[in-house]
Amino acid sequence: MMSEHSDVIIEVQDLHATVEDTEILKGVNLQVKAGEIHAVMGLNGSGKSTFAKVLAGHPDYEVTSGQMLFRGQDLTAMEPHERAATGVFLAFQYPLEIPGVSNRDFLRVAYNAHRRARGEEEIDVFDFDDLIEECLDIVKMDISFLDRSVNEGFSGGEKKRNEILQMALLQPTLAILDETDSGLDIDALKTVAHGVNQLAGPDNAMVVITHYQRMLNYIVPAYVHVMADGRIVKTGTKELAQELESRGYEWILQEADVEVTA
Ligand SMILES: Nc1ncnc2c1ncn2[C@@H]1O[C@H](COP(=O)(O)OP(=O)(O)OP(=O)(O)O)[C@@H](O)[C@H]1O
Repeated sequence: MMSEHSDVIIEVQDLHATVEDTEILKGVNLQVKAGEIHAVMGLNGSGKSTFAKVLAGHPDYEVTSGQMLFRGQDLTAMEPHERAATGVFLAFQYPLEIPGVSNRDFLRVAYNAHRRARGEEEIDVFDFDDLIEECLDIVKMDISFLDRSVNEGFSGGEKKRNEILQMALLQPTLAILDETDSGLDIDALKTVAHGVNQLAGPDNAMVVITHYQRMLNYIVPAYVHVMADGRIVKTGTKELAQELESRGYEWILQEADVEVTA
């Protein structure tokens, strides 16, 4: 049925990827539809961050087979900046610091680059300031952060908020949040989750990589996936995250017949 296909934001089929000739992703399958939030969980080293980076087009990773279709468009053939411009956003586990570049300038340049890529006119400094203030409100971030260098000297929680600020500004169609909860105190976690919930809508989708069930008390996913040894080996609803919290991962690994050596 046409309508069934048209609301698929990302379709990953049997995706294999290597880093320095070592295969890390060994056949990932995932379909995310518009309006859905998916959580990806799994043991350390199972390939979650690799999956996020491969989606975003990190140059260290090579896709050796399989497909990533973003609204039917093959991402593999696209450069990272083209993926970003078409609406794929990755919030990093460890956001980069850019000394000497103010957060305000960085965000304005990024925003205008997206507009240009969409064939829209750039907006001027004044309109940008109005827009960014609305976004600051969503993440409850103080305006003074705009005049500091990008992420320089930001605390872990402030960096994460800054990532959500970028997301609020760029309004991606697919947002991938990699361990956005790591190092967040409970108030910052709630603020980030609130930002994510405010930005989640019927026309976009989010993939949230997390270790903690507690994040999913605030961001309610439609599906929870468990990754092991470079594949998604189990999919459930939010109750699966609660089960993982109490039972750990061993039973899933046994069920999926996955050996973990690390
Ligand atoms: N650049 C690289 N060079 C060599 N090995 C790598 C590289 N990047 C990732 N790997 C390996 O790939 C595997 C998967 O790593 P990845 O970071 O994707 O796991 P993860 O599930 O996100 O783990 P964590 O929960 O600890 O963040 C690990 O064994 C890691 O050492």
